[in-house]
Amino acid sequence: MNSTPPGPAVEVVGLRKAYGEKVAVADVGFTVEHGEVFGILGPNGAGKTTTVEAVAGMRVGDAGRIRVHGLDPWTERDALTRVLSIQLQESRLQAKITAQEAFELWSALYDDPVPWREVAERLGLTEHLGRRFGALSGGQQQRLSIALALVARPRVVVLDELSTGLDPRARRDVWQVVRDLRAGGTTVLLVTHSMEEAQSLCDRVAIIDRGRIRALDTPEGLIRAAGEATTMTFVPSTPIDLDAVRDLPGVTEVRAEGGLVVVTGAEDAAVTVVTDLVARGVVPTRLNVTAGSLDSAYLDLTAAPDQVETPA
Ligand SMILES: Nc1ncnc2c1ncn2[C@@H]1O[C@H](COP(=O)(O)OP(=O)(O)OP(=O)(O)O)[C@@H](O)[C@H]1O
Repeated sequence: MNSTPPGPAVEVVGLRKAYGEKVAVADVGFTVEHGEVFGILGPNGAGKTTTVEAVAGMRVGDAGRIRVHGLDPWTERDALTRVLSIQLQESRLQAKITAQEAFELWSALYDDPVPWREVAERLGLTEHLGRRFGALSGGQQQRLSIALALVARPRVVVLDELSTGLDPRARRDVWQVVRDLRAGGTTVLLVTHSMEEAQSLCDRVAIIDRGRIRALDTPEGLIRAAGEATTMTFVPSTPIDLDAVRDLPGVTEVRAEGGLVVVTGAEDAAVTVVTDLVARGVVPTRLNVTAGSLDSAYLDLTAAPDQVETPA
């Protein structure tokens, strides 16, 4: 068991899903390789949860085709549960069930569960095992929902807003859990609003907006495509000709802010600028170089909220 089937871990082709007049997913397609951490980013209402819940067999699309380890989640739901787990959405557990009872119940559902106490420990839940779900804090409920998804020893795990509402330590712990999953060969589909999370955890990221994929690449690729990836600031030891800096290869913008010179450009422009300055006998003091982030790529590729797509 648990052998890796041929083909990708997850394949989504031409997914479409409308709720009445509202088109939640207009046309989404992507492929996730085995062992990949694949991020899905996008504004509120973009269709992210609809997409991953369709992958998990919880919603059936109006059109399109999905395969998870070769299984059709819309018609082979039972077989799918042996391969894929999805983090429970809030309030899917009864308020009166204790964390321990939930772990025991979940473990009983699977043939080869991970020893649940290990999972509870990794997610900082050991001391809360006797507490009822309804009495756990939002962050503890969130961690329990992630932990329960892992008990099944899934080959593919879907985490929807993994770290929303978690304190910084808990967030660090769940990030480590994702890295461990990846190291163990588990495929992760990660819906997130955090650029930092996407940049630090994901091999590739799809940016979804208004039901369509607007970009799909590695975080670095998206940043590069957004341009102006790197910003450098410095105070020149003697006055400099800003136009000469602007003409250097890779530089897209140069401006002076008080005594500070701000240069934006391609990743290697910083080295070019420093080399050029030094050749002219100018020392760039208080030098600061900041690599680009996913933020600019995301903002370029997504529209303001509330712009709705009418049904085709
Ligand atoms: N069961 C439903 N009935 C009607 N409309 C729905 C339903 N589920 C989602 N929608 C609508 O479909 C659109 C996409 O919703 P979805 O939850 O997939 O977005 P999302 O990208 O996950 O958003 P968020 O970041 O806010 O969680 C939204 O406009 C939402 O209001």
